Amino acid sequence: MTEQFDIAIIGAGPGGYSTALRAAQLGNTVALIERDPTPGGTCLNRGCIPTKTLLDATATFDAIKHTSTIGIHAHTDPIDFPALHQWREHIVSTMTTGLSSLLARRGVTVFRATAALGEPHDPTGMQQRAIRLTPSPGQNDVLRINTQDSTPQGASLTINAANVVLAMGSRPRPLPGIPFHNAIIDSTQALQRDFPTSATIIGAGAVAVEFASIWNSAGCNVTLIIRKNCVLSAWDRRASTTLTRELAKRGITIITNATVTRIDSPSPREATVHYRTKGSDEDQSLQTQVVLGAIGRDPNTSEGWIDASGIALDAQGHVVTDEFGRTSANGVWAVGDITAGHALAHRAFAQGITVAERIAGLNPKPVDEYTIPQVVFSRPQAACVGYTGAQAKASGRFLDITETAYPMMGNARMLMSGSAGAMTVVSGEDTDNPGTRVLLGVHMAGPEATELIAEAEQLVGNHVPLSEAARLIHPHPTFSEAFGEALLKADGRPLHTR
Ligand SMILES: Cc1cc2nc3c(=O)[nH]c(=O)nc-3n(C[C@H](O)[C@H](O)[C@H](O)COP(=O)(O)OP(=O)(O)OC[C@H]3O[C@@H](n4cnc5c(N)ncnc54)[C@H](O)[C@@H]3O)c2cc1C
Ligand SMILES: NC(=O)c1ccc[n+]([C@@H]2O[C@H](COP(=O)([O-])OP(=O)(O)OC[C@H]3O[C@@H](n4cnc5c(N)ncnc54)[C@H](O)[C@@H]3O)[C@@H](O)[C@H]2O)c1
Repeated sequence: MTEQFDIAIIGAGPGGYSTALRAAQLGNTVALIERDPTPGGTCLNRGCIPTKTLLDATATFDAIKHTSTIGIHAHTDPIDFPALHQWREHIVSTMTTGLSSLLARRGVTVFRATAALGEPHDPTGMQQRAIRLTPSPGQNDVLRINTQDSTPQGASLTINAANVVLAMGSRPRPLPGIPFHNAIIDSTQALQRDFPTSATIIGAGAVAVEFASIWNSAGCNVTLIIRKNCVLSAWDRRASTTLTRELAKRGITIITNATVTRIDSPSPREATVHYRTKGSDEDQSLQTQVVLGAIGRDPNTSEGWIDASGIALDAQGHVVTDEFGRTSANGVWAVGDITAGHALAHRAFAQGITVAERIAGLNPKPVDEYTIPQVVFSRPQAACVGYTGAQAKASGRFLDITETAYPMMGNARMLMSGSAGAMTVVSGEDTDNPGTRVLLGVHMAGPEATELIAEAEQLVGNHVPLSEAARLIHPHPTFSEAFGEALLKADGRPLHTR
């Protein structure tokens, strides 16, 4: 059986579903094909949403344990893991059910199936692509999903579409030479299991520090093994060193400049990690209940049909696209984690909207990779947008680049939070527009950083002159005031700081 659509999208994560929603809004017939039981991809099912549910819950637990400094002597029982697990599942299923209804209301046809792209052919005089649907793992039929139920469509189904959008996302990268097995787990498994009493995390990116914070807040003994001397090492130096110091202050052991050489894991609840630190020629080892490998993710582009379709990939396996998401194959587009760049849900949303509008013949601006905010929901949080000082210099695009450090402890709310923080504002003049100083980047570590970064993103993204940005009034006493004060300082007229 063959069905005809204007656009077929493979993968219903943030990249795929945002493309589908916008394309349907623009009047296209859209097929969205997902092999998982629920839409939402990594983000809703095993990424952004479940991790933030656990971060919020364990932060509450941690806060209760530390109230005595403010005169509240509270006590709590250990975390009821089955109840927390149920809460996490409730949040995830509410979100995925809501997404299913939204897709149905927009008129998107959702299939539960595994999709593979076929050769271009031309049944109607237009350039067409065939997409072959086969049952998802564990299923006998391709399923057409309606809000309430699903209808079997047989063991295979072919879809024809003039435009195909690849949105297959990514999967956890195993440690080099050490496959995930027994106690060596990835982030998806880490979400499903109960909290360990001891955990070793390898990696220093978002997954590593978010899980370190979840488990640390829950009372687990956490060790981070990192290759450099701080977490988020590609970030602004002050933000990354502040976060590293704060994690250590909360009791997380951080083994720096270390490489893992071997891991023995005889059972799902025990492992010995062997590692070597820089300058030493001897391995050291530690015993742990669980080892989380958090060294990045690989794009889902290793299936044979990608190669056969002639779609160009880069050395890391990411689909190569132009700035509007067009791949090297005619009528084939790509969005989200399968493209090179920050693997973030909000980037995938923006790419999806852009591709849908481009296919519809509108004239959207390309997604500006430099103004995509990065957010890490560790305790404390970290967030940034735009250039670091070093990146601004290396770009060769700006004159008189200045990094302004704002002392966060000058902010009353920071003081009350009991956490330290860092904020750096990078400004400079565009070589095309000398004489006007603009904001180039903002980098933060501290409570509420993931919310505060939204204002910085508006200013950096819109190239607002620094003097204009510094005029904006911030409510008192708030965390956001720290950003207002940092802008005033960068503009050469600090108020509550030197
Ligand atoms: C633990 C964790 C926490 C995260 N937290 C955040 C966060 O707080 N904020 C943030 O912005 N980002 C976060 N991310 C990253 C975010 O989840 C991803 O950037 C985002 O999900 C990428 O969207 P995507 O649509 O490209 O891919 P995905 O969400 O991975 O979706 C791809 C979908 O395609 C499907 N698929 C693949 N191949 C096929 C096929 N052949 N046929 C049918 N279906 C197929 C997959 O089943 C999957 O559902 C987190 C990631 C992880 C792992
Ligand atoms: N809050 C968020 O937005 C959020 C949360 C979680 C994940 N994510 C996204 O998911 C993706 C995956 O996250 P991640 O933290 O796994 O990857 P990442 O790319 O952010 O960090 C990987 C870390 O592993 C280190 N590393 C790489 N190879 C290593 C090796 N062989 N040995 C030891 N360390 C090694 C790197 O130096 C880096 O610190 C990221 O792109 C991230 O943006 C985002």
